[in-house]
Amino acid sequence: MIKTFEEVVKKAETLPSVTVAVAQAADEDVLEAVREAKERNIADFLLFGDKDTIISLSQKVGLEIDAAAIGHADSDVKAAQMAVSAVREGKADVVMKGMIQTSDFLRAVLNKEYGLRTGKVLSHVSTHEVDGYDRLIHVTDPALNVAPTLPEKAQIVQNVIGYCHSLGNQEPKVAVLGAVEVVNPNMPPTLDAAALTQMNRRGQIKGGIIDGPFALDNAVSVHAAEHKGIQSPVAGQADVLLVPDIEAGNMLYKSLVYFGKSKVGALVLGAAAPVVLTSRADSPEAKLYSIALAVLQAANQKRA
Ligand SMILES: CCCC(=O)SCCNC(=O)CCNC(=O)[C@H](O)C(C)(C)COP(=O)(O)OP(=O)(O)OC[C@H]1O[C@@H](n2cnc3c(N)ncnc32)[C@H](O)[C@@H]1OP(=O)(O)O
Repeated sequence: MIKTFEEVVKKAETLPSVTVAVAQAADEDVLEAVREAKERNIADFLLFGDKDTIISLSQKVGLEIDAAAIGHADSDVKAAQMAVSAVREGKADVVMKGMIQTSDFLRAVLNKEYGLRTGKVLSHVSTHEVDGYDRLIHVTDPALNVAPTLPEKAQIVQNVIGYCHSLGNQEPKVAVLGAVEVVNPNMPPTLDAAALTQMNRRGQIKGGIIDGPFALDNAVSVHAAEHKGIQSPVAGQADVLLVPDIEAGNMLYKSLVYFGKSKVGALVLGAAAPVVLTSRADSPEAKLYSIALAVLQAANQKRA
């Protein structure tokens, strides 16, 4: 099982290189990540956005890029359409969000004509390497589904379980988070947690162990779980944190990055091809890790 981002990148280096289509690449941090990914031989790129700006920023960050690999787009929305279409037409294997608003980018991914829908619920996952935690921890969904229903949560969990398998974790432990670790009818996320746990026990969600509700402390700290007398194979050693809604997830993602100083990478799951989706403010390193995660996902999707 892969436990660090360095292992993710090392694994990506051994897999067939993929072509990544970047939606709005005119950004120094994005282009730095592109340069690093090219140097480590994990991906080639098609860049969409303002051509002159992409060329001048590429020179600034020391990226050598063939002019033929740049597609001029005069707006963010157009850049997203061109990048997603490149994947749909088989010219690229992965699409990546560059310097563009998440919702504009996602609308292109979800577009009925040229997008990457599969009939499944698409969901976002952020993966964190946190000092002092003995494994990568995955938060879902911090960026796409605003207020998922129970059936949507079931699909979000199934997506993340497949993702964990691509990282060599064949039986991921999924903690369904709430504010407390008991079912409370006044707290709807705890009811969903109980239902998801039972759906897993009955084989309606497969490939991992789901339990909940958990408060965050007893999902990630054995000490906290023992202190509260919680007995569960997931308690204190969760691989996945399923959050109730986008607000909780987004705040957890950004708390881990800004307060916890975690390394991070992030993808959209469930689409016809891997989708890299980080925050615009995330570092070039985070964008590189996300590209490497997408390479592993692409290999996994080819095998399936
Ligand atoms: C963490 C890193 C970066 C960040 O911080 S991101 C910041 C927070 N994130 C965001 O702002 C994006 C949050 N999500 C959204 O704004 C919206 O859900 C999104 C993706 C833009 C779509 O919203 P709208 O454009 O209003 O469209 P809509 O809801 O009417 O849906 C249009 C069609 O797409 C479908 N759809 C929406 N979400 C889906 C999903 N998860 N999986 C599969 N299909 C989905 C939806 O069913 C609809 O289909 P149809 O047209 O009715 O056939």
